[in-house]
Amino acid sequence: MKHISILGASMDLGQQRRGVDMGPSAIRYAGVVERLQNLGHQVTDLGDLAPPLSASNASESESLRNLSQVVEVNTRLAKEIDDIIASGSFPLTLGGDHSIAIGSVAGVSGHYKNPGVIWYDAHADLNTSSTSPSGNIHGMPLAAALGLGEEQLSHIGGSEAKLRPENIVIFGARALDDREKQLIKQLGIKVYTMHEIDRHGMSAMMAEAIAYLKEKTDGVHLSLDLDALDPQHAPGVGTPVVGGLSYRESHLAMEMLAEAEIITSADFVEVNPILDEKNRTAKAAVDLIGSLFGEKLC
Ligand SMILES: NC(=[NH2+])NCCC[C@H](N)C(=O)O
Ligand SMILES: [Mn+2]
Ligand SMILES: [Mn+2]
Repeated sequence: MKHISILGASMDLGQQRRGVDMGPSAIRYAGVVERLQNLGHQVTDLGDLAPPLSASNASESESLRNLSQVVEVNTRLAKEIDDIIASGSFPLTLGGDHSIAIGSVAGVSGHYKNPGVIWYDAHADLNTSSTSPSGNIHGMPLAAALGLGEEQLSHIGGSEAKLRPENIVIFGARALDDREKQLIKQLGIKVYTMHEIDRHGMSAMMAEAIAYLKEKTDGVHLSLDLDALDPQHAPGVGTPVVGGLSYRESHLAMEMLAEAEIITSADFVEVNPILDEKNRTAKAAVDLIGSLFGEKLC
């Protein structure tokens, strides 16, 4: 039995398609609280973080869209996550676009000597304002956690880097920008692209990733972007990429993580109900959350 604190981070300013701020509601309607309670966990739903204070962003740069609002919300999120862990509870953050992982990772990192992360995503989210093709901050959270790019982002929750490159595993990648590929090589970040997963199978690759992180880290944050899944299984995302992980593979991944007992915090992000079909993507998120917290088929 775990004590789990659910926190909605209803942020949509890290990218340009409206609607992803409704992700937390959609995941709640898909029954996340009941699902976790039925598994015997104690669940507190803390509701949603308050929206950003500043509304206007007209003067802000196109290489960092809506910077001040993203900074403001993530600063509050980092503090909330920090408090949740300090109280002995497991923080489960519901996005919102992936920019909210800047705050969740910042809030987590101070609690561990060697915090690690599994970035379950079609993308690497390793851009900075100088490499980003879009200026969308949801493509930058992993770079910010490494201490790279705009300091207003990387200094949220403290000026130190929140993650070491060797404690990061990217899983499901298939849409990396050239500069992200360079950075991955330069820093030696472990990446399981769709190529490795197709070639050797989810079971072997996830087992390897788990063994790798178990050796290096004392706490692992799972940051699961629903676009890691193939759009067939998770159509309600803002940046879908074909050729993704299946529903079944993702279930197996969550079951293996549950069995390994390495995940100490998590976020499920990028569910956009406006782009979804009958809440399928939110339902997939809840199914995966069930498996991550110990649900078994028999
Ligand atoms: N969290 C995401 N869905 N990120 C998509 C990022 C796409 C692209 N690499 C960019 O930086 O704009
Ligand atoms: Mn993505
Ligand atoms: Mn992402």
